[in-house]
Amino acid sequence: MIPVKEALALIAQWTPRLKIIETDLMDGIDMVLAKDVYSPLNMPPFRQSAMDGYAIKWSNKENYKIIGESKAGDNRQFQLNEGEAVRIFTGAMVPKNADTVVIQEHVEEASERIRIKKMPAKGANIREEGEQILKGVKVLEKGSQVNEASIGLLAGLGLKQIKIFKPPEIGLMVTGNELQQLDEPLAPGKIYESNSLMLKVALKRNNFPKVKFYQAKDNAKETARLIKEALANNDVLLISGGISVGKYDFVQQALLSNGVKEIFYKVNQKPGKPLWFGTKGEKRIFALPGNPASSLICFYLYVLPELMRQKGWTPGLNTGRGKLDKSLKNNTGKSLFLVAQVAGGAVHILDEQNSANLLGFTRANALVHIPENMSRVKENETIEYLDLDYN
Ligand SMILES: Nc1nc2c(c(=O)[nH]1)N[C@H]1C(S)=C(S)[C@@H](COP(=O)(O)OP(=O)(O)OC[C@H]3O[C@@H](n4cnc5c(N)ncnc54)[C@H](O)[C@@H]3O)O[C@H]1N2
Ligand code: MOO
Repeated sequence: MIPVKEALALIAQWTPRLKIIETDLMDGIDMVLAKDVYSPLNMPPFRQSAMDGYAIKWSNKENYKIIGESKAGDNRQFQLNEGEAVRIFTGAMVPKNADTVVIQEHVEEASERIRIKKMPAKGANIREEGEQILKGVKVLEKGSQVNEASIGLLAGLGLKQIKIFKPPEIGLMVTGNELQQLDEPLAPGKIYESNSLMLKVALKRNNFPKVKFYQAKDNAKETARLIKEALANNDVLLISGGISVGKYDFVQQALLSNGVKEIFYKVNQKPGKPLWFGTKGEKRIFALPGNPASSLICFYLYVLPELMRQKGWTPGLNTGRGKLDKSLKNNTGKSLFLVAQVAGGAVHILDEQNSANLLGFTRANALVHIPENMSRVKENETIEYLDLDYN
């Protein structure tokens, strides 16, 4: 049994090197840029009107003759002489020798002529070519996460493909003869299979939407066969259940027989003790304890940080610090992970701490860590927690 800190360090130490792929822009959402991006264009790419109005060569005159119209998308070139104006609209190309756009609210128009009631400063309402972004300038940094604004920006620059760190292919396997699907009435001795749903949504919420699913009975051969298949098709394999010491827990043996090297088994923590972690080449395998709350805790603590690292992003959930509202004893000699409610800087440990059900978790917004060497935490003492609130 190893301490939590060591387990975390071992997983981080075994993180495989990041891989770079080129992807369609739209598939890049929430991914991490693997290269700096430089603008291939000036933005705007031509002199644009910022307002609806009239383009002129600035002068002290009030009266101008309209010689034509330039609307967004047109590319007609006008030669303006002094005293002439071009009717123009937002986003339209400004005639080369116009230097000012007067907004239409400040103009009276009648029979192809205008009178300017309020003359703006010279240069007003024109977006110069390259004013926002010059061709060749770095617009996005390697290591930044792609969001909708970055997609919009890159599309505006005409970029259809981007280079990102390849997110891992994830396989999720559940094990157990007792597991039954939700659409059947519950038979004696069975329970509804819920861990895969919980883990799938936890993955989805953390931007890992694609997961391959496997389900094995408590059968050594079938478990080994499915693990073989899952290892062939995934970079990271998560297995729920069958990792304890019972006669029908076949996961460890099936992993070893498939050439997976054990890095550690069992962490000095409660819940989540029977966590198993191994590697096969660049593949990473986590066998999570089957108890639902234990599975979820191990997911947040160990799996999520590793998946985030593998796609080039900051590991894991945010942490916070707050004051415990009631003293607490830890005479287990283990690291405790306790579901809690944090409000206004006060941390309240919930009554429902049960690895076999998720009631406590559903009411929690934080997961408190009491290290193994901390036998007592006093009221009002500051402690650290993982923030389960995602916004
Ligand atoms: N003699 C010992 N027995 C146990 C120990 C131990 O140290 N010595 N550790 C206990 C701890 S702690 C845990 S946690 C569990 C872990 O067991 P497994 O990982 O082998 O998981 P299972 O036995 O398959 O299942 C445990 C529990 O969770 C339910 N389960 C499993 N999969 C699902 C699923 N997909 N959806 C919903 N619920 C699931 C399963 O029915 C069991 O009730 O071992 C203790 N035993
Ligand atoms: O550690 Mo088990 O994970 O307590 O239920």
